[in-house]
Amino acid sequence: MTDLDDIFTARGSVLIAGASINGSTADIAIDETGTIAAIGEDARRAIDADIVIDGSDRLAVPGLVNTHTHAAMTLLRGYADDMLLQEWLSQKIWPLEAHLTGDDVYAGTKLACLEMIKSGTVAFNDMYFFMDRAAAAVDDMGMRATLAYGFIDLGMEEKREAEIKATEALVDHIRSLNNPRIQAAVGPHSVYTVSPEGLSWCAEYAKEQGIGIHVHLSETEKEVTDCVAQFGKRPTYLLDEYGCLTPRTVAAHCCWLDEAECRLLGERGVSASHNPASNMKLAVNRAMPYHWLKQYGANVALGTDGCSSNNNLDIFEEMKFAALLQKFAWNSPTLLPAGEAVMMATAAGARALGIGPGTLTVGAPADIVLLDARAVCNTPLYNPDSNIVYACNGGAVMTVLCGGRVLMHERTVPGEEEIIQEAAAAARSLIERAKNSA
Ligand SMILES: N[C@@H](CCSC[C@H]1O[C@@H](n2cnc3c(=O)[nH]cnc32)[C@H](O)[C@@H]1O)C(=O)O
Ligand SMILES: [Zn+2]
Repeated sequence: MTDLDDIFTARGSVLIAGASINGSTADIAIDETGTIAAIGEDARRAIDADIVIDGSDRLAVPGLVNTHTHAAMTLLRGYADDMLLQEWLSQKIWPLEAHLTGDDVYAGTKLACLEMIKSGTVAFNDMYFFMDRAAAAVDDMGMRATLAYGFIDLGMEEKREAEIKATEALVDHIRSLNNPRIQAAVGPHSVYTVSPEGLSWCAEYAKEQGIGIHVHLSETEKEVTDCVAQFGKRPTYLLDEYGCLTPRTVAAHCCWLDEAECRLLGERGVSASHNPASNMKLAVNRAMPYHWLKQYGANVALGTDGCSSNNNLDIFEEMKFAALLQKFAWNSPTLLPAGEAVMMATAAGARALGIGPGTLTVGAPADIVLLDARAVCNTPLYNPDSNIVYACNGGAVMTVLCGGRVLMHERTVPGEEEIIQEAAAAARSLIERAKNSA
């Protein structure tokens, strides 16, 4: 077995020896390109391993995907809780965000990456500002991410011009990084913060650049009633009218949808990001109609939302909240069984971001998580999906690989103390600056 220090610095092929995959024990071979080359009997012959990881007492599962975050909001964790969404945003969050700097976003995004890696997430879909600094954090941490500048014009032409420039600058910057793990998306925030002109620019630009769209959709009832009052149609139709619903669109929340809207999202091939913890915390008072979205073929994945409305980035918790909320809200104990919750966090998430199948199969990117099979939450282990969704949280994650690179091993992530200290210092100074200007 390779030593802990060498595991993080060595590059090349990786053998995970004797891990449990879907109930049977198998070796996993990962080649130098970070792709799963073989699983099972062929694995030892497939590569001449540079790194060997002991997989005994480990459950191997695909890396988890978080399809809706505002990563740097880790700095606002616990800053304002227990409020109405509109008041929370306009009275607390937006005034504090006005003082955020690029350095803050770098420190906050690094803390978010650390938190995600520690809970088994390898890829995330982020919408925020100073996204060039978020990209630097993702690059340093070795994760995958799709990064969008949160486009908000509030119906003002001058602001729209600025948001267009910021969006174009981010897309150019990400292209210049030439990092295969980092991609750009266009991020029209929502129908209540972006004008029709803004929405249609975002859709055109995404199409022209061949990139995805990341948008909030029908989070609250007020969003829907205001949209109907202003535009005479529900938010889904407004987004569709301006071209924002595509197979590369991730729509976060999707709570207040009727059946016809779910059918349209399915027809357009949209991915819906379910964020049950945030939705319950902000009391949006309606659970995403998962049954309709599933029936009409929308791709339903999971997200945490930002750390100010969750307040963590643990997708294990999100799997459990999703499975429980759906059952409770729609009065159906058979709705969203454990196996489907795992699929939402893995295969559906990977499809939403276009990063491979999100499965442990030959030819797939080696995005692999090893869980402690001997942990209390995994004892007994009748059905791994059940333990993963209902009993475990991210604390059961021992090792994380992204594209064949080891990001965490035996729960150690290189540099974690500094990341925590720097984020804590950034948060302190942010609050200080906001206080001094008030
Ligand atoms: N260009 C914008 C930045 C937008 S970033 C995305 C925004 O989404 C906000 N946000 C976070 N969580 C939610 C949510 O649940 N609903 C709506 N907006 C949210 C977040 O605080 C941030 O302001 C500007 O100049 O203000
Ligand atoms: Zn959000």
